[in-house]
Amino acid sequence: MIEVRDICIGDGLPKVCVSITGENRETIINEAEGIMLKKPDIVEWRFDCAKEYNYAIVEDILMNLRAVLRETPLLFTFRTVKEGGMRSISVESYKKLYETVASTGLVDFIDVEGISNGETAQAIIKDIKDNGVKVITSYHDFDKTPSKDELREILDTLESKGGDIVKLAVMPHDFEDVKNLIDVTKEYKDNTNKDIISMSMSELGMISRVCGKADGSCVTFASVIKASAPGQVPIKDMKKYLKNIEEFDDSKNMFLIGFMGTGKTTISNILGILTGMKVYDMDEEIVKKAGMSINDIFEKFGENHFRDIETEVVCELSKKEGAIISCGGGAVLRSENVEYMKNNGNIFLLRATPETVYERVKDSKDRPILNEDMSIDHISALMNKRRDIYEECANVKVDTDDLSAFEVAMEIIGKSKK
Ligand SMILES: Nc1ncnc2c1ncn2[C@@H]1O[C@H](COP(=O)(O)OP(=O)(O)O)[C@@H](O)[C@H]1O
Ligand SMILES: O=C(O)C1=C[C@@H](OP(=O)(O)O)[C@@H](O)[C@H](O)C1
Ligand SMILES: [Mg+2]
Repeated sequence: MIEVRDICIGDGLPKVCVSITGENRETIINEAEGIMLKKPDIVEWRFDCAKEYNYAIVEDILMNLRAVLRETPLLFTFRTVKEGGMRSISVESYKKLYETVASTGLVDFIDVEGISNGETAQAIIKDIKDNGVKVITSYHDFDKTPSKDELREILDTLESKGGDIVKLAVMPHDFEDVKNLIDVTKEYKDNTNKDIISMSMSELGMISRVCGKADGSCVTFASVIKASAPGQVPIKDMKKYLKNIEEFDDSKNMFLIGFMGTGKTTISNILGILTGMKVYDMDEEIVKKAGMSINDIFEKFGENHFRDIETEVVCELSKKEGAIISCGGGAVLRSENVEYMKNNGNIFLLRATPETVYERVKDSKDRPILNEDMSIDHISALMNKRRDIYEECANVKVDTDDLSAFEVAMEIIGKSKK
């Protein structure tokens, strides 16, 4: 936990930081004024985005920024091209720049690239800290997400340089990469209790920017005018998301129901990451119980047998406490299943049009009910038969057609207050 001015980083909600990316004195100050209207917790000046560059100008701009920011902490960063920034700089000039900035007494934090600066990083950090300024020791990879073991090693190296907070920003190629970053962040926070900031960039990684309550990441970067890195969420949305997560009721079971392809499995997994609640997928439990795939159960024993196992699983999973349960699309067809759900939690219905469902499931062969006739007409006919049952038992309903999976999950969280 770090106290700076009026804020306590690492305590309570993740703090929201917005970056100034202006190119000259005027745009930098104007941007700062615009950003302050949105009440960020921290402001970062990305000095590498500025075109003018001599020490006298830097100090003059810092003085002006300080006046605009009042008691809001200021983070000073020169992001090098090597780590996704706008300008290159020699290690010697970087060290000199940071020493000069630290000695002005006008900034609260400085971001030091812990790995690109090699052996010199330690000396740079020591000097900054001797001036009473806190250090974020960072590592950025705009191309990929290193493996979990590599991420752990990077964190050890960053920590060994002697800063106050470590920061990891990496690019995911698939959702597994996003989960790896979140897992390693949580593990680091749980094992060391030291402060960490982490983010998986791009739209794919958006979830990592709002899940600080679950994984321990203590600062998140949001945008006001222009994003300073891919995947940043506008500050207004970010504040709403963080508040909704804070007020979310994780004490009751959540049953996600809806037609095939409405996103029950996907959204349940995202909700699990955002809330830290345990997730169960009925279909997965059925496969475990039967020792064979859903297609094989249907083929060998017929739908009725599948529905019998499904009822056993609904009964078992209803006994969980504070769990997210992703139901199969037909799990509400038996009224006794609905009773189990109603008596043991809240029911969330995901809706989608037949066209959307078709687009989402057309290439999958895992749903025996659709396998014989994968068409919008068939989906539409089956959906019409089931619609009333879905609509009658749900406590909360979400139309998913125009929302990303992340947005669906955030909407559910917003509708599940304590
Ligand atoms: N809101 C969404 N937007 C876009 N694609 C989605 C959305 N929700 C789910 N998907 C995609 O649709 C497919 C089916 O999702 P899945 O979670 O398996 O649905 P269900 O469990 O309801 O059958 C998956 O490929 C998933 O990535
Ligand atoms: O709607 C249904 O009858 C079914 C939905 C499937 O689950 P998803 O809705 O998760 O695809 C699975 O349980 C089985 O193929 C039957
Ligand atoms: Mg599913």
